[in-house]
Parts: sequence; structure tokens; C-alpha cells
Amino acid sequence: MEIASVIVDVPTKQTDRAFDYLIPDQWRETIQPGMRVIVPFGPRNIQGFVVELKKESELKQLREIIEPMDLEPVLNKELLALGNWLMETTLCFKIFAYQVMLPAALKAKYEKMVKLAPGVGLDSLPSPLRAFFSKDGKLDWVDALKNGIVSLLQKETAKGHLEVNYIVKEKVKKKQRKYIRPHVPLAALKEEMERLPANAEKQKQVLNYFVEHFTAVELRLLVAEVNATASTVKALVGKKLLAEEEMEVYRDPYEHRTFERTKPLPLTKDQQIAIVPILNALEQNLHEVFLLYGVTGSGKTEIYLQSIQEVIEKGQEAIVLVPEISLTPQMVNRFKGRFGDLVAVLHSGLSAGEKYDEWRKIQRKEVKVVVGARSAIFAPFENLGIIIIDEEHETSYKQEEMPRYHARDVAIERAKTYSCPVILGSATPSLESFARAQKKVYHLLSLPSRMNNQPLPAVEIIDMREELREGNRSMFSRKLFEMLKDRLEKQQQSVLFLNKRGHSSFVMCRDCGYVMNCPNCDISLTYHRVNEQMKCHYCGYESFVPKVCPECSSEYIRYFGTGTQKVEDELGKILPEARIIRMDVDTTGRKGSHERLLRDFQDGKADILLGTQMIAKGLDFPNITLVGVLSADTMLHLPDFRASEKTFQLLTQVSGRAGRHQLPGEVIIQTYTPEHYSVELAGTQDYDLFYQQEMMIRKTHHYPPFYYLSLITVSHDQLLAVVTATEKIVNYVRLRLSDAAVILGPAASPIPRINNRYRYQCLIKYKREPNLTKTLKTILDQYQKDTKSGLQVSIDVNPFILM
Ligand SMILES: Nc1ncnc2c1ncn2[C@@H]1O[C@H](COP(=O)(O)OP(=O)(O)OP(=O)(O)O)[C@@H](O)[C@H]1O
Ligand SMILES: [Zn+2]
Ligand SMILES: [Zn+2]
Repeated sequence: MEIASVIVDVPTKQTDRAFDYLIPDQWRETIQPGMRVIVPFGPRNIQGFVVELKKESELKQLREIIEPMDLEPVLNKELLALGNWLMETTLCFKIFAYQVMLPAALKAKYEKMVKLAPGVGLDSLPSPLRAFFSKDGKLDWVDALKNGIVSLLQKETAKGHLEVNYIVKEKVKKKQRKYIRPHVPLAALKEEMERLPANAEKQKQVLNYFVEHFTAVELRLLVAEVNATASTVKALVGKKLLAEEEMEVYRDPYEHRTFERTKPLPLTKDQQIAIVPILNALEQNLHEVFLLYGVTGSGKTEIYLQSIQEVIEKGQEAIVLVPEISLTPQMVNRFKGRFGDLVAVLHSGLSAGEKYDEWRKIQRKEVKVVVGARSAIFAPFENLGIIIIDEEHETSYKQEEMPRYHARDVAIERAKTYSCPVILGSATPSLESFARAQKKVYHLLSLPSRMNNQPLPAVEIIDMREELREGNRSMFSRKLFEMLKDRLEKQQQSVLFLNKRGHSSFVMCRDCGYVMNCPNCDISLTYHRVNEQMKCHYCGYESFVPKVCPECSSEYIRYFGTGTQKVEDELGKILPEARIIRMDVDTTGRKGSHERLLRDFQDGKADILLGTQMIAKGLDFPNITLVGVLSADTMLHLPDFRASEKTFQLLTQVSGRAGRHQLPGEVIIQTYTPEHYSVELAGTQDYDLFYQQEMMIRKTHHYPPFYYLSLITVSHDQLLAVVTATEKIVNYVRLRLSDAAVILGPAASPIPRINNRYRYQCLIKYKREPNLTKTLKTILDQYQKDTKSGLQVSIDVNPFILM
């Protein structure tokens, strides 16, 4: 085949299609669909994905592919097809659909270089410029910018002395190490060793090493082992007795860890009942979606492990998704402990190089199981036997930028292709999934009780308004304080949870109520204690904390809201003898710190674990008998129809950390809205009742799972332009959809301005609209092509964040 269709790395509407390129003779045998190539595009060289090979093109004049970037495809056939599906269902640019499937290391980086034009010598340049160029006549664009010589360069370019080149670079290199191996047969090696002169003592020792271990060894280790120098070894390589080669090594983030091997546990009655349908589906190669609904601590993970065991025995592969936040060492241990080196782990704590290496283990089929966060759903396995999504209700499974995909949908799509089962597991399933299970679209499996029939922990809800009325102004209710003290005496552990999401620490004037807002975006600035600054989380604007109120000059301007640091200080005052471990973004920033803190807690080096969302999930420690939630309602007041659902799920998850083993657990939930049903029902841990209540509300207000949603957001720096455009879009949508669709807008977005751009939206609620995708595509086409107007239109199908 002579011609390759290539999707180029230029995410615009005009370039969102395949371009044909001629494959030069020398690459004809090499280039295949799914490989990355470097192609000329306009004046630049850029990266692209080959999606198809063909014999003919409609175009006569084709440019040639410059070179392949891969020696084997990075995307297999199935993933190429999955890319098409992503474009269709999420309305993203084609290039994004492919890039999202690859580790960041394989995303191209471009370097701009200024070079002497062919046939031009350095001396043609004016002398002040010459010094900036390398001997071979090159200059890095970054250096040109730094030295402020761009206009000089432009003049020379106009004269034809210089040209600008774009060089595509890979972000990460494979890690290579030098290895030494014998180059002659063992007998010859022995002979040569005898023949060496007596003063070549070191060389003798090196050869002797290979006589004893006739195999390749890393140079570094060899030198250390025989106490020789690299030059001694080099000399033997020079004599062709030994050979040197570069071998690739993987960067293994778990290199220095040993995992205690575990064996399958005998399943409980409930577990046995739940696993049978899964094993059946595996045996018959059936695609089926299971919703494994099991209370916290009911043994869902053991079911995952034993299902995977079956898959491996069938010679197939498994993907396990867990939310980033619960990709704790404990979770990783459970999979590595059961399947050892057959497990690859992908999470954001790894460096780009480590992620790349884990990805390649998958691609080379050196592992059978991948445990990872959202993007691991694209693991390049080719014989998938099962896909498991733990904590399936977690909103982090939805990507909030292009492609705006939900990992659950991708999982089901891939599982259909491989005709294999999907398990969605949760103690608090999303309303969407539970509704589907009720309608028998998903197969419901239940684990209604905890291991060893331990009861769920007893939950008490404390009304913080009442505390205030009775004169307690501390952030700890009297009850929580008493119980913390009690646990200290009993030498049991407590977990204190502070809900940070939707909770900003803002600065307010106590005299006039002035709140510091971002001048570019209509939201309050967040107080950062570390550098005593106020920061906007949307545009990055920073400002100092004012000493007096800019409105009324009062000195009583101070910051509100509670951070973990403040809670820690407070705890130190009231329980000075307590040993506290704090886990939040500040204390877990460094690599491995997350793991270390948890291990310390597990080893009993602290009495109280204080943290944010990152401690809500996955923890399974026997000595935790008390969980305290400091403020249950901070999330309830977000402009989000899922606010109640999220609150209920989070409270249930945190409560589930207590009393998981022999000791019974207790939970204290502090709140300012104890009468809210999601707080109340989290108190009784009654998912079923919560489900019924929430479904009624969703039905009344036309929200999922009764209706689907699509959100169109328009932004521009002129308010009038945004309103006019959104109005037009709303009218257009109205014309194209049926009367059954509910079309809301134009309305200002919940955050009406970000970075000086006004934002308006149109929200569409619908049940079945065959015309919808086409309509949305037309809108995108229209506005994405017209870049001059400055209007930005983005569309989120099934949005999770409505801001
Ligand atoms: N069949 C079994 N026999 C004995 N112990 C078991 C069995 N299955 C699970 N366990 C243990 O019970 C505890 C709770 O199980 P697991 O963590 O899998 O529950 P889970 O449902 O995943 O909980 P959560 O949703 O709260 O994370 C673990 O310590 C686990 O090792
Ligand atoms: Zn004031
Ligand atoms: Zn801002």
C-alpha cells in the first residue's frame, strides 16, 4: 500500500479529518495502521496517527510521510475503532480520541529550531547573531526568545538565510542500562583466562566471573562484584572476549516492595451466591453488566480477585478501575499480593516514565491485570476477559475535558467487543446504575451484610446549631470530643474527616460582610495559608490578604472556613496527648508520602488520622473504632442536582471505615442541616430509602436517570455576544428536537464569568432524540469553524459538573 490516511495533531475543526500522505519506498513495509508518524503539515512537521492504508487517493499531489515514530502500532484495531466510537459519542476532535488512550509520555512535544538555510554559511549572518548559533548552524527557539533576538532572526529569515524547523520529540525515553555478556563460548573463555599474563590480575578476575556465571550482567553490578573498573571490562570487550550491549530496564515504582502472597479465601455464603452468575458469564464468554451492590466491608474485593483468577486461568486479561483517591497502597497490595508480577499499576502518582513502562508491560502482554484510575480503561490488552469498576458511583470516572468520556461507558463498549462481563461495584451505587439494575438492564448482585456479620457502625448525628446555642463555639461537638478522649484511653484509633470539596476558605469582613472576589471571575478567592495569599482557582489570580477591609477599613477582616491544618491546631489544644497524622494535599504532595503516612497509622504510630476526601475510601484497618465527620453539609449547597447523592455516598463511605473487623465501630456526623434527608439517611445507612426519595425528586425535576442531559456552554468576553449566540443556539435546538425535550436557557452559568469571559448555557433534558447528535454536531461545526468571532462553544453529553 502506498498511501496512509493520517489524523494530524492539530485540534481544530478544519483539520478534524484524515489527510492522505504518500508512504516513501523505504517505509512501505513498516508503516501500519495504529502507528504514529511524523508528517509535514503546512510549514511544520507534526505527529499524526495512521488510521488506514490504501492504494489510491482522490488527491493527485500528496506529500510524503517523513518517518514513523513507532516500530509497532501503539493502537490496535480495537482501540482504533474505539476511537471512532469516542468521537461519535462525546463529540470530540479525532486527535483527542486517540491521544487519550496513550500514556502522556507518548504525546508529542514540539521543539522549534532556527536553522541556517541550505547552502548558507554561518558567516552570512551579522556577527552579533553568529554567537547564538551552534557550530552546525542551529538555534533553539526558546533561546532565541530568551535572548530577545527574534526580530533580528526575522530579518535574516526574510533574506533567505534562515529557516524555522519544527522537530517532534518524544517526551520520555526508554531507560537503558549497559550490560556485559560473554562473547565467546565457555571453553574459549577459560582458555583465554589461563593465557592472560600474570600482571593482568583484574582482567583475570573479570573473566573468571563469567566462567562462573556464564550470562549477561549489568556493568554497574559486575564492577561492584569483582571490584574492577569499567576500563578493565572495556579492555576485554576490545579483545572481543566480552560484549557490551544496552538493555532496556523498566522503571518499577514498586521495585523495593515485597508483597505478601495471599491465597483465595473461602467465600462466605453471600459471596458464593454473588459470584456464581459472574463465573457463569465467564465460562460462556457472555457480555453482561453486573452491579455488585454490597455494603462497606462486605467483601466485594474478594469477589473481584476470584473472578480475575478465573479470567487468568482462561488465558485472558483483566482491567480493574478504582478511583484515583482510593488507589492507596492498601488497594494495590491486595492485587499485587494475589497476582504478583502479573499486575501493572497506573495512577497519577507515577512519573511519566514509570507510567510509560507500566503501559508497555501491558502492551507486551507481560502482565495480565491492570489496576488503575480512569484512563486505565484504555489499557491495550487484546484478549480482555473482564472489566471491573470499583466504587462505580465516583464522579471522577467522568473526564471533564475533551474527550468528555465516562469510563463506565467505555468499559461496556469494550466488553461488548470482547464479549466479556463488566462488574460495577459499590456500597452506594449511582442512581443511574441502580435504576438500570431495577429494570434488569444490569444484573443485580447483593452483599447485604458485613464480613463475619459485624453490624454496620452506629451513627449519631449532631446538630451543630444546637451546640452553638448551648455555648460551644468549638468545631468539635461535646459528644465527639468525649468519644475521641474515650478512644485515646482505650488505645483505639479514630478517623476525622473534613469535607473540603465545595468548601472554600474565604476572607470576609466581620463588620460589613465584604468578601474578597476574583476581579476576573465571579467567585470568591480561596485563602492559602502556606504563602498567606488569596488565590482564584479558576484563573490563577493571586493577591495578598488585606490588613483592613477595602470597603469599610475595618480591621476585623479575616478568613473563614476550616482547613485541616486549623483542625490539627485545634486538636493539639484540646487533646495535647493525641498523636495525629494529617493527610491532605499539603502533606501528601511528595512521592510516597501518602503511603508512608498510612503505614505509620496502620503501625499504630498515631491515634487520630485527620484528612480530606483522600481518606474516605478503601481504608481497611482493624483498630479504627471511631469516625468523626466534622461538617457533613459543605457539599449540599453546590449548584448541582447530584449534591444530595454525593453527600449521602460520601457520608456512607466514611462511616464504613469504622468497625470493619472484630471491634465494633461508632460514627459521629456533625451538621448544620440534620433534617436534610441525605444526612438523615446516611445516619441510618439506608441506601434503599435514599434511592426511593432521590428518585422521586429526580422524576419531578426531569433529571437523570429519568432524563438524559446535554449541556452547551458558550463564552465570550462581551456579554452581549454570549447572550445573542446562546439565544440563537437555543432557538435552533428547539426547532430540531421533539416537543418531549426540555430545553432550558439561555441562562447564565452557575459561574457566570471565568477569566474575564462571560458564560451562558443551554441545558437539554431528553429521553429519546434521534436528531440530537446531528444537531449538536452542526452547532459545533458552525462555531468551531468561525474562530474570528471569539465565541467558544463546548458541549458536554451527560455532564457531571454543571458549572
Ligand atoms: N471470604 C472471606 N473470608 C474472610 N475474610 C474475608 C472474606 N472476604 C473478605 N474478607 C475480608 O473482609 C474485609 C472487608 O472486605 P473488603 O475490603 O473486600 O470489603 P469491600 O466490600 O470491598 O469494602 P469497601 O466497599 O468498604 O471498600 C477485608 O479485610 C477482607 O480481607
Ligand atoms: Zn468591611
Ligand atoms: Zn479568577
